[in-house]
Amino acid sequence: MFAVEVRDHVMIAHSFKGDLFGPAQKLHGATFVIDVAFFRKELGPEGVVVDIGRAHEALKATLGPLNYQNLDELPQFAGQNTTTEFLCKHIFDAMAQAATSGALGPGSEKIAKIRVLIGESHVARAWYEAELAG
Ligand SMILES: Nc1nc2c(c(=O)[nH]1)N=C([C@H](O)[C@H](O)COP(=O)(O)OP(=O)(O)OP(=O)(O)O)CN2
Repeated sequence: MFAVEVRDHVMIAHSFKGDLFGPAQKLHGATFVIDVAFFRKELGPEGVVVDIGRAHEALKATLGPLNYQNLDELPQFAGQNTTTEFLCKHIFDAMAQAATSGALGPGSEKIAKIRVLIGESHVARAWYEAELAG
């Protein structure tokens, strides 16, 4: 399987509900480093999995509404613990939509799998990965 990966980062604040989280129940900030990998079984005629520039633009467009925000205040996340795992899936869904809509350019419909990995600190990271239908 071939893959290309693009990276960006986002600065956010949030708090969590639940005794599981200890001090993270209080409002705290984080700078997440996000890596999105696109997998494809065969290269396209241009010799690429997907255009890196378009992939990076799609990631930036997804992260833009989150950057410098308190995620607790965003209506789309109301009542949700915006854990690293949850945010992986949120970003995955946007990347999958970009792939299936053709926004990543020619051959984006051939992408077989996407993995979204978030480094939430120097000691922890989480990811979500899944195959795309079609
Ligand atoms: N599975 C997850 N666990 C935790 C997440 C997460 O996104 N997924 N996030 C946090 C906090 O946001 C923060 O990143 C770490 O907070 P901290 O209180 O330091 O968490 P620890 O579990 O490392 O430490 P404790 O003090 O023992 O709670 C927390 N967990």
